[in-house]
Amino acid sequence: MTDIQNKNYIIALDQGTTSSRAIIFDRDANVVCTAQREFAQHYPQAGWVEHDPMEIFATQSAVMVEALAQAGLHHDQVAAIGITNQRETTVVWDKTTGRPIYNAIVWQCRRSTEICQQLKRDGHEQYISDTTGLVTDPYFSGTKLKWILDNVEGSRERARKGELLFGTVDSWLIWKFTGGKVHVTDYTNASRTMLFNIHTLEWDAKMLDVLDIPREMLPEVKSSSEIYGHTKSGIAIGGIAGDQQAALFGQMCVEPGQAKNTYGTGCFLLMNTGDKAVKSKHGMLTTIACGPRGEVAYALEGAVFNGGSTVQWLRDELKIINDAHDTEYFANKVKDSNGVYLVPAFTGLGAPYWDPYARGALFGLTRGVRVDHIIRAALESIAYQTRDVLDAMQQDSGERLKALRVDGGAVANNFLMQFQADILGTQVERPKMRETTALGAAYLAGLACGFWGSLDELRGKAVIEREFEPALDETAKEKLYAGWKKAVSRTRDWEPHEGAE
Ligand SMILES: Nc1ncnc2c1ncn2[C@@H]1O[C@H](COP(=O)(O)OP(=O)(O)O)[C@@H](O)[C@H]1O
Ligand SMILES: O=P(O)(O)OC[C@H](O)CO
Repeated sequence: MTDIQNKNYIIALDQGTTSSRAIIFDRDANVVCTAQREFAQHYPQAGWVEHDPMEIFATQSAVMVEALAQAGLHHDQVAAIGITNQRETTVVWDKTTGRPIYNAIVWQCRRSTEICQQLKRDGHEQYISDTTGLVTDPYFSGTKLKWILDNVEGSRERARKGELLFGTVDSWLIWKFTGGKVHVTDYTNASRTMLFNIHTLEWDAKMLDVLDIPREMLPEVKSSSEIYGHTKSGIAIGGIAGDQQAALFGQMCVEPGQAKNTYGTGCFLLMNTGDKAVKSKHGMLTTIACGPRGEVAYALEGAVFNGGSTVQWLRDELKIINDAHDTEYFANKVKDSNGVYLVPAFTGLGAPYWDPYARGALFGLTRGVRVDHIIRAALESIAYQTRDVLDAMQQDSGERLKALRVDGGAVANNFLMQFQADILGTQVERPKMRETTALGAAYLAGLACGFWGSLDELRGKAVIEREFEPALDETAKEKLYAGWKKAVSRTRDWEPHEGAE
């Protein structure tokens, strides 16, 4: 093998909710090549979401090979791989056959709502918040894992005997890429499981006991930037981070007070709080992020479950657009949404409401409403949800953001970005480099293997491509937002459940 000086590339594998991507970066952190494949979403019941872990692995390996081939590179020229992933999504597989015992239960899936209600009835909510930094919601891996162990016959016993392994998508991919040699995760992903103590940085014995999860099946938890092992073709795997933490790192929000919002399937606003695990009073999560060298830092997070997925719904289920990009054209065709609000609570509501029983709805329909208004309302809903979260975060941190840094697939939409600035009354800064999630993973891997010496070498990369200035007057802004709040209130607690009125 050649040494690090002769290896001039890093590959980031960005395993997202809707697609697997591989992006090759050079020494100046420029994108050399990108390959991407979408994969199937499975909705076996209302509010349930699954992926096939084998398809996740197949698409992720395929795009890596494809990107190398397109760039005309050999794997010997790659210094390291950084992995970043959709978080919380839960995979359980057989250690011997390497086959999953059930589909991956996706972060958006609501099937473990009743398990969460039971945790609340048993008085564990405060403990969960204090220890794991999370709210008691089916979003997180722990109750999804319990569901699998409760529902796949014999699985708990097999897990106890060490025959089955659990992992979030990072663990699953690394185990597959290393031919079953390495079973690890990193602190950022572990902090999303509801099984991990974010203060002591250990799996939490009480949570394992409460959810009846055998410790034998859990991965070893490592830092986000170190060499974990090698692929079968010999490339070092040197970085792991949950995609939202990777984006925070890629945007170089490594100092306390720095924040970004990512507009992908969902929207995730994270603010670095340095070495302080700040406890939210307004529905934010406390989570683990990365400091300047990839070490443990903390962040406050506002997680919105349905952002870009609302646009996918217009495309795939309603079939009123052909492509996500078309939404900008249709939204601009009308001067406003004509009083229409779309609340995309398809999988309940995340921050700051945390209502697994909410369901989506369209409000304000009158005879003059056209498809253009509904499309516009869909985009506006993404911006309103971000306002909900930013308001809550600002109340928690006591600071007002001067500007919001953004990234993710949907920031290509100029209408959305302008409406976002308008409804926040805050400037929105869109970076030139949009692949910040992949970039964050690449940085973590590059720092681990000495490809880059420190983040300082790369600070020049954080260039703003466009600033969106708020242009709506205060009264109009607050009137629109009041309508949104009213619409949200009508979607709450929709699904029938124990304890409902
Ligand atoms: N021009 C656009 N306008 C609005 N939404 C968009 C646009 N382009 C992409 N999207 C949405 O962004 C999401 C894809 O972003 P991405 O960051 O790749 O997400 P993920 O990592 O969650 O798979 C999709 O949900 C898609 O509908
Ligand atoms: O796939 P994304 O980019 O929407 O991210 C999903 C989040 O990690 C879920 O917590």
